[in-house]
Amino acid sequence: MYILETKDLHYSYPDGTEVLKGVNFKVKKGEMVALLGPNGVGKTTLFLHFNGILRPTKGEVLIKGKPIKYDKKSLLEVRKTVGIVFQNPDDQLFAPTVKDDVAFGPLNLGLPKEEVERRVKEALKAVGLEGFENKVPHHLSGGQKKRVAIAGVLAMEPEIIVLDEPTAGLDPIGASKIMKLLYDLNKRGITIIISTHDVDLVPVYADRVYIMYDGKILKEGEPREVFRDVNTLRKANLRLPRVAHLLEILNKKDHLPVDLGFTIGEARRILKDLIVKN
Ligand SMILES: Nc1ncnc2c1ncn2[C@@H]1O[C@H](COP(=O)(O)OP(=O)(O)OP(=O)(O)O)[C@@H](O)[C@H]1O
Repeated sequence: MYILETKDLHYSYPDGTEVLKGVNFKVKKGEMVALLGPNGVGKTTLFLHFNGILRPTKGEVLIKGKPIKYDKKSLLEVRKTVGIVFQNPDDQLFAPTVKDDVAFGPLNLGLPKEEVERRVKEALKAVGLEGFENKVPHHLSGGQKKRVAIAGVLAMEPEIIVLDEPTAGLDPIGASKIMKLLYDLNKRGITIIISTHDVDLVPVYADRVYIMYDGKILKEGEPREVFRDVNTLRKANLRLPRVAHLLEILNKKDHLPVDLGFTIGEARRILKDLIVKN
């Protein structure tokens, strides 16, 4: 059974824009899954279906095998299980202090004050923002805001966290730190789904990759498998990860059939072996 699944999902916006044209997307418990695709292909639109913010025109979304129902009570349950971090933290942060922002969700669940305080403390610790409790969210840097938004979702203690382009707008170190944080949360058992354009970070962290194109899933598989399919990547306006690009040049232009893998770590191991052997 999948923890999250969409079956033949279709969605058109009220103005008639047809965005999703039969998306089948499956995530197993404990996985870290990345969704890639060109701008405007519908990644955000798909994610907004995962906790019932949008309702499919056709098809369904299943959480732990059960189709989402769209009454108030069922939606509350779904939102306890699936937390969404939006692309722009300014869409998510609105309280006067970081502490109040992170506490908002748990307070809305009607949890006792002590439990809310425990959750806020733990969530801020998990994202490395202890000591930021009384800061004004809008005065924080982009990376810090992103962390507060993640803490707000973590405080709901969801089983699945969906993040729309979590590294967008961050400097390379900030992007790596966010990915490392997501990796650590994933290792703690939280299922993570991200959308991203960052093909260099994806192969390092994702267990599985989906590529979306023209309202459908064009390809899915392990990063190694997907990043070998150069034609599909190019069709979806994506480039190869840097290491894979070097590999492609070595193979095609220099006729050196060397396999460097897809990440710096893999390339390092393989190159070290080659150097030691020679
Ligand atoms: N409220 C809306 N009404 C009408 N059309 C919309 C609405 N929101 C989004 N769209 C359209 O739906 C399509 C998909 O948008 P979406 O934001 O889901 O794409 P995306 O893959 O997340 O893009 P990006 O990578 O740029 O963030 C786009 O053509 C967009 O213009």
